[in-house]
Amino acid sequence: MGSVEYSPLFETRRGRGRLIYRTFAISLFVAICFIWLYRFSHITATNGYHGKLLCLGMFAAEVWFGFYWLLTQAFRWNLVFRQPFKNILSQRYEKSLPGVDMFVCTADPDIEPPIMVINTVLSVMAYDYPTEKMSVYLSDDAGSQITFYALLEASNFAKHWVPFCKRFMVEPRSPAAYFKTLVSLGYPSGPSQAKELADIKKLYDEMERRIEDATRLGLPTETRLKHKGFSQWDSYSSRRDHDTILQILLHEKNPNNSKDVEGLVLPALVYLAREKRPQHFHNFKAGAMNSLLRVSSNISNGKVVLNVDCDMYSNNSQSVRDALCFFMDEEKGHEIAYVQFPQSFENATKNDLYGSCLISIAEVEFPGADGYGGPLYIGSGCFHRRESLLGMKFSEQYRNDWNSEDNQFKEASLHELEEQSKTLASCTYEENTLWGKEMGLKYGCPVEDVITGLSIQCQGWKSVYYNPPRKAFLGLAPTTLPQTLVQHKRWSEGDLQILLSKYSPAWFGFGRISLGLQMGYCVYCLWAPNCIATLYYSIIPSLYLLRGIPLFPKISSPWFIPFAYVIVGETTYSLLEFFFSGGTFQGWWNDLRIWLYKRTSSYLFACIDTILKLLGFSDSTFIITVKVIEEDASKRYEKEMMEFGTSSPMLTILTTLALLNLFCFLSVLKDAIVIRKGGLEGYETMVLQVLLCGFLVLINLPIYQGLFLRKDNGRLPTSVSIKSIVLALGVFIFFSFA
Ligand SMILES: O=c1ccn([C@@H]2O[C@H](COP(=O)(O)OP(=O)(O)O[C@H]3O[C@H](CO)[C@@H](O)[C@H](O)[C@H]3O)[C@@H](O)[C@H]2O)c(=O)[nH]1
Ligand SMILES: [Mn+2]
Repeated sequence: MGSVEYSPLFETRRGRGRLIYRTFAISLFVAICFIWLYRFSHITATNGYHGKLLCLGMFAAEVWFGFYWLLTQAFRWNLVFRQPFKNILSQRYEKSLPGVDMFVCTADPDIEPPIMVINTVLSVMAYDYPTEKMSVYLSDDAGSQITFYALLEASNFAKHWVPFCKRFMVEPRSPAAYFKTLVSLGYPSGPSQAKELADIKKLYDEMERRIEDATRLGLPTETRLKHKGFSQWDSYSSRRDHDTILQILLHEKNPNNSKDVEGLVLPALVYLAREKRPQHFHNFKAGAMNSLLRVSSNISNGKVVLNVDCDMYSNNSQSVRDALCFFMDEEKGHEIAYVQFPQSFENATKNDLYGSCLISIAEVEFPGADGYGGPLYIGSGCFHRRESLLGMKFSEQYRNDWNSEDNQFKEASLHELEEQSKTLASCTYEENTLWGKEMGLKYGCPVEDVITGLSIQCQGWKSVYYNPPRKAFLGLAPTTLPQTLVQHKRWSEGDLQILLSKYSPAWFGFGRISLGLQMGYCVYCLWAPNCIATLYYSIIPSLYLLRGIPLFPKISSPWFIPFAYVIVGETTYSLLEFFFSGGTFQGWWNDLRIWLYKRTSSYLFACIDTILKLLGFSDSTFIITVKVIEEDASKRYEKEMMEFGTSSPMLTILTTLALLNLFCFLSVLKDAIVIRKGGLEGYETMVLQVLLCGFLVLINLPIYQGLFLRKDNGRLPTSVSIKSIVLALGVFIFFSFA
C-alpha cells in the first residue's frame, strides 16, 4: 500500500463515561442476583401452598425484570456517535453525486390532510442537493383526488419555493413550518427578502385556501377539466378498488413543465396510487414502499432511497449530504446499507406527556445499537442503499459504484415511462415473485420497517445512526392517550411477531449479527411480554397489603439492602439519563407513567392479539395514527392535560388498576390513622409494599383527575368510570373480607 493520504468522510467517536457506567451496571446486577437469591430461599422457607404460589409469582416477576434489565444493558454498554464531513464530500464528489429517490407515503386524506402531505413533499424537494439528481414520489394509498390535486398545486408552487429556499438559505424548507418559525423568530430584515417573502407567503396562502376549499366542497369542475391527470379517476370506484393511478408531474423530459421560475430544472415529481382490489391484500405501508421501489427504478433509479412518512417533513436541508458522507466513505461506506435519523416531533410539548419522543431510545439506545453494527430501521427518516433494500447480500468484494449510468429509460418518452411504470404497481405484479419476502420490505408484520432492517443486517450489512444538532425530520406525535396506546400496541405486537418469525433476532440473528445487537433487538421484541410481570407487580403486592401479608423484606433485614440499592440506583440512573438526553423532571415522571400504561394495556392486548393471530383467529391491521386535532383538544394538549377520549377496554384496565391501588392505599392510611396501635407497627414490616402502592397512586393522579375532577371533553368517559369503579370495588371488597 502506498502512503496515499486518506481523509475519511465521517468520524466515529466513542461515548464518554463508559467505565463509570459499566461499574455501576455490574454493581446493580450483583444486587439483582441478591434479590433473586432472597426470593429463591423464601419460596422454600414459606409454608403453605398459597404462600408458596404467591412467592413464586414474585420470583418469576423479578427474574423477568432482572433478565429484561440485563438485555437493556446491551445498548448502554458501547455508545458511539457519528460526525459526517460534508465539505470533504463536496470537494471530492460534488460533480458525481448519486441520484436520490425520495418516497413520501400517505394513506388517508381525512387524518393526513393533503396540505400537510404537500408540505412534506415540498420540504424534501428543496433539499440542498443537485435538483436534477433528485426525484420525489408520493404514494397515496387512499387514491384521493384531493391529494392528487394538492400535489398538482405543490408542483406549481415548487417553482417559486425551491429557488426561494436556495437563494435565502431558508430553514426549515417545509413552507408551513418556515412561516410558523417566522412568527416566533421574527421576519427577515433585508428589503429584497422581505418583499419576496411577502410574495411567496401570498402564493402559499392562496394555494392553501384552494386546497382547503377543495377538501371541504369537493373539486371544482374546471380544475378537473384543466388537468388530464384527473381522468384517471374515471374508472375509480373506491379507495380499495381502483386501477393504478400514476402521473409524472415534473420531469426534465417535459420541456414545458420541469423548470423553476429561474429556469433551473426541478426535482422529478411523481404521484402514485398503486392498484387496489378487494380480493388482493395490500400489505399496508410495506406494499406501498415496494411499489414505489419498482416504479422509481423505472423512472429515475436513484442509488439512494429516502423514506419519510407524510407528516415527517425535512427540517434540515443538509440531511442528504449528511447521509451520503456515510455511504460514500471510501473505506467503510460500502458496508453501510442504511442511515437512520431519529424521529423527532414538531408538536412535542415541554414535558412530553405521552412520552412520544422516546428520548432514551433516540439519545442512548440507538447510539448504543450503532456501537454493535447499527440501529434498527424505524421507517421514517431513513436513507437506504437501493441495492440492499432490494435484498442484495453483502459480500467483502462489494464496492460502491455510484456513477454507472442506467440507460434503459433514457429513450422512453414520458408517456411510455408512465405506462410501463403502471404495470409495476399492479396488484398481480408480485404474484410468484420474491417481493415482500426476499426483496424489498417484508410483508406480514405490523412493523415492516424493523423486520426489514433486521433482515438487511442479517445479510451482512451495517447501518448508521446519525442525530444531527439541527433535527433532520420533524413529524407529528399522537396527541391523545388512546392514540398513543394504539400506536404502541401496533409496535409491540409487530416486534413480538418478529421474535416469533423466521427472522427472530434470538435465533436467526445468531452468528449473523453481533450478540449486543441480538440482545438489543430483543429489548424491543419483548416489550409486549412485559405486561405479565408488570400486571402482577402492580396488583398483587397492593392486594396483599390489605391482608397484611408482607411480600418484601423488612427494613431491619439485610435482604432489604439489595432492594433499596436497585430501586434507588435505577431511579437515579434513569433520571440522570433522562436529564442528559435533554428531558425535564416532569418529563421523566410522565415517561415513567406512560411506560406503566403501555405495559398494562397496549402490551397486554398486543400479547393477546399475537396469540389469536398464531391460532388463526385474527387478521393483521394497521391503524393509522391521526394527524389532526380539534381545537379545544389541542388547547388541552398544550396544557399537558391527559386526553382520555372515547371509551375503550384499554382505558378500563388502566382506570381499574388505578382505582384498585387507590382503595388499597386509602385503606392502609385509614388503618394507620384510626387504629394507631398495631396498625402502623404492622406496616413497618411492609415499607416497600406501602411505597409501591403509594407510587402507583401518585403516578395515576391524572386518572383520578379525569375521573372525579374534570368537566371538559377530555375527561374519562362515564361508561369507563362506571365499569372501572364497579370492577375495582368488587375486587377490593372480595379481598378485604373474603
Ligand atoms: O396502508 C397504509 C398504512 C400506512 N401508510 C403510511 O405509513 C406511514 C406511517 O403510518 P403512521 O400511522 O403515521 O404510523 P406511525 O406509528 O407513526 O409510524 C411508524 O411506525 C410504522 C410501523 O408501525 C412505520 O411504518 C412508520 O414509518 C413509522 O414512522 C404514514 O405515512 C402512512 O400514510 C401507508 O402508506 N399505507
Ligand atoms: Mn406517524
